[in-house]
Amino acid sequence: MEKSSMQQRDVNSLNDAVCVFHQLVCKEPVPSVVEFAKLLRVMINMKEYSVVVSFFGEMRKLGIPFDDYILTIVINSFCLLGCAENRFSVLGVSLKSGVQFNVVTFSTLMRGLFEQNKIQDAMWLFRKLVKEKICKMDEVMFGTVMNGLCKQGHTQTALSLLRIMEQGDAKPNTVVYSIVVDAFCKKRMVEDAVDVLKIMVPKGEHPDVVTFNAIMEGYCLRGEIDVARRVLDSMIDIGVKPDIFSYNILVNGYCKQKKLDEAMHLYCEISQKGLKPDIVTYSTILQGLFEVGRVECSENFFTEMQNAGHSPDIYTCGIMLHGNDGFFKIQKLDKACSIFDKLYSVGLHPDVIRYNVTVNGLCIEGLVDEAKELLRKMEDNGCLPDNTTSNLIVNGLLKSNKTNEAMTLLKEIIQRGFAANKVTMSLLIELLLLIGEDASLIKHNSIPRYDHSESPSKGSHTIIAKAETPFPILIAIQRFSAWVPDIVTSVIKALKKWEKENEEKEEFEIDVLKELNDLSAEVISRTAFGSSFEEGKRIFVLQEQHISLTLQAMRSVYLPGFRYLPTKNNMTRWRLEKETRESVRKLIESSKGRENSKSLLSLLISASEEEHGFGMEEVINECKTFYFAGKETTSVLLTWTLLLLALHQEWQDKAREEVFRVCKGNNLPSAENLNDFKIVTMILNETLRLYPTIVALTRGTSKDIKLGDLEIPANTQFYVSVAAVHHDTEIWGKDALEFNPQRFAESRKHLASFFPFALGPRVCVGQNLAMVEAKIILAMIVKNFSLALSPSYVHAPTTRLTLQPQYGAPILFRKI
Ligand code: HEM
Repeated sequence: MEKSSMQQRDVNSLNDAVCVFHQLVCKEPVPSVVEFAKLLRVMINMKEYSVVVSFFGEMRKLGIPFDDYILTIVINSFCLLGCAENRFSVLGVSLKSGVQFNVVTFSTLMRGLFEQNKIQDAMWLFRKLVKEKICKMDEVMFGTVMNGLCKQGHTQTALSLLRIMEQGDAKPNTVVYSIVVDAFCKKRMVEDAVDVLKIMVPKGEHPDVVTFNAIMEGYCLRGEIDVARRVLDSMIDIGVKPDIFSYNILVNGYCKQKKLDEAMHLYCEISQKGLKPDIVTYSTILQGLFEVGRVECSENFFTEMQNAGHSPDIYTCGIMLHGNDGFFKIQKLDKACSIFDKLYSVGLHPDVIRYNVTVNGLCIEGLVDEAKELLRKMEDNGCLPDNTTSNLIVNGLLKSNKTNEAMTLLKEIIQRGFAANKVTMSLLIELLLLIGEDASLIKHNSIPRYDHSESPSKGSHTIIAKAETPFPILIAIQRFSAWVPDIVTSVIKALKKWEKENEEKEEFEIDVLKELNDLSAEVISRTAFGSSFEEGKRIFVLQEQHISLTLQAMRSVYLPGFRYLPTKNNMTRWRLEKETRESVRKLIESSKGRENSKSLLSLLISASEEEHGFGMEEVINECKTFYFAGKETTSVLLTWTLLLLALHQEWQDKAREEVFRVCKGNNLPSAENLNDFKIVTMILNETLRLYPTIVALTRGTSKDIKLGDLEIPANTQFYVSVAAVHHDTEIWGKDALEFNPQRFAESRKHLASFFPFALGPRVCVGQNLAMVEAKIILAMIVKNFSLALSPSYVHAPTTRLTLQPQYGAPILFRKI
């Protein structure tokens, strides 16, 4: 067909439309407005709203006349494109061109403004129209305004407008009354809605099915499902025929109350009343059946739905896959996958959430390759994987020991700007440590976001492991090399203090438990909080007192609810808690603006500033966790190490020889040479094996699990004895109780034979920092002093949250 002679009726594509438009504008004389309006109408039907706007712009430039009908079409296009301001500019055009807007045009404009939440603009325009009598108000205009107001929660204003309407020419009809009834019902104010009914009926406006549906919904929202049912019956009695929405409201009400039999009964009633259940009816019941655990019923019902000619949509498939107890959650993988395939077969493209549920299911089943295949499929289908998808697959690969593949994928996702979540990080760090790589290679800037989708895993933990560590911290703490100079400075300061306090004597005795506790406090304070120990001192004192009271409480007989009673101890604990919070708060306040970016505190503060939901309370909690988790643990590790080296001179000599060699004489330890401290690391590990700082971990099962032949029910509490495993002769040989760092010269055969920092998702986030700190302190001590056990030492290991020498650790220091 010749393009030049195209007619309106030939417009099937955008190209055709452009051709026709050019023919129209070039014609002499210019065709009538009706011709242009027809073309614009076609464009609206083709959903080409921006083309309408651009044609209109062209018409104005060329001075082609237009009318109120064309303006309404243009405004409608702006509405559908969601540009409220532009609609106002059309209003300007109308005023300038002298083309009068009619009430339909203004109603369209008003609807658009409400849709865009521009209530003030809408109300300004409405008042202007009324005051200046720009156009005659009708029920549609009032209805539009009242609907807009009600949707934004301004029900009372809508009610006042209803009263005004009653006094004016445009009397409210059932549609208008129903808008207000519906608004009240949505707010569960059914009585107010019924009051509106009382006004409308005497005025001859009878409630229709929409009005009754609103009332039923109101009762359902209030949980008064039986009253809602009576409303349905009475509407039938007075001759108002319920529609499918009426039934769906009730079906939903019954399902919410887990009354599935009643819901099913109603479902049968739908057909008896000559109506057909729709996809909403089916999906509501499907969801309900899953929620009450009637999985088989839901499968049959799903089939029934398809037999009734309803192809499953994204929503119903979503319910079947991961609704409250969808197939994936109950591990019916084959069924879940077939539903997923169904989505493809009916040409529906699952969204990223559905993909993630499927990927998760596949990974749980160990089908990582299939999960990767799905990842490819999802990208082919134009659905971009998100953070969760990537993390799920990396985790799946790591758990299937496909480390290299996991690393490659991780690098790829980091390049794409995704964040690794905590579980991925823990697994990765564990693996990196296992293969001897530096975990700090995962740079801070590559994994910067705090993933709020993470929820703390269930189960019990020791007192330190209560909260999920935020991402910035998790990552920052792996960048320990930046803190090495701070740690070295703290150690130099401590060594000088020890010498000074002992009047520069050649040999002196110190209780290393106390001194190392102070040093470790200084280190954690400097590195993590950028402030000196002195500033944080008050917090440590309070923490010590708190711990001691907590220990007392733990050792006494447990009475349920006792911890809430205002006993003397509880009141002191509450006061200490309050004072601790206050001190941390002050420290945070005084640190603001003068922190350097590498400190944990500044990271926490910026996390709280950047991230919604991570507020000052979380900052305080994290600070407390780190003070608590990082101080005593490291100091007791060093205390036992010094005690063991004081007893085992040969290892002390070996360590010293290594330190001098690595530090090339008198140099200080640095980030670059820390990895060369092999013997020092072996000594620290052997100490952690013999005297694990945390002797036991507590864990709980969140669901029934099978461990070998053992079936363990959900909510079983476990007490995992780290010390028992570390001292097991079957694992460590006959000399398991001997101090022999040599055993750590080779890599361990079994990961779970040595876990002083725990394993898995709740692994200690500070383990690298702890080891770096311990290496530096130990290296600098043995480099400057030779150690011998004091005759006053009494060997009595005891557990005070951490494993400690009960009567302290007096050691004789001799200057080298
Ligand atoms: C020798 C030193 C350390 C040892 C032996 C140690 C040991 C542990 C253990 C066994 C856990 C797991 C507890 C459980 O889940 O029940 C843990 C958790 C934790 N540790 Fe350490 N830790 C040490 C040093 C540190 C340091 C220096 C920091 C911080 C600067 C730290 C911060 C944490 C945190 C925040 C947790 C909780 C992790 C979570 O559950 O998400 N730890 N530590």
